Amino acid sequence: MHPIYDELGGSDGVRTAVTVLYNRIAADPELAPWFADVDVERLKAHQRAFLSAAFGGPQVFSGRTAGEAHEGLEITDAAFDRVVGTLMTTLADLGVANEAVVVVGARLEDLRADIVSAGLVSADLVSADTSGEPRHPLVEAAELAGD
Ligand code: HEM
Repeated sequence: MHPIYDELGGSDGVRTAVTVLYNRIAADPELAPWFADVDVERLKAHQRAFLSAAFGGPQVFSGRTAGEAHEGLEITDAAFDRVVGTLMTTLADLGVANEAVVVVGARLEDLRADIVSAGLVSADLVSADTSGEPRHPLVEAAELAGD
């Protein structure tokens, strides 16, 4: 049994934590829009994947990578911070030890680059650049100055 499952009181405790977490997300005007039109089955899939990643369980992305699952959702760094922060606060409120809460935050942090859309935007910019060699801004400035 995973220590966090024990601290939350087993499967009933985890169920309570999930309910509290998604009630808080739904009540948060900065997060609710992302989840508003998601159907129940997909929301459950999200809960399983999110908690499995948080608690160090197996990857349960239903045939899709984390990046593919969030493609086009335009998830911002701020939204990512809020979802992870809401989970951490929920776990702390339900009595999970601080060290374990910090571990959860760090595990989810590893997925940020795949989930936040800024990663896709910068990849687009790189592939759209056909000018060849990347140029350091200082090199460019020196050329303009006539060096
Ligand atoms: C940090 C770890 C996260 C994990 C491991 C995760 C995992 C997943 C997975 C596996 C799916 C696909 C579900 C399916 O099979 O249909 C999914 C979809 C989705 N995720 Fe996440 N997610 C994370 C963070 C976030 C965040 C921060 C947001 C929003 C702020 C978010 C919003 C959504 C939405 C709206 C969907 C789409 C549901 C649909 O297909 O309609 N996720 N996520």
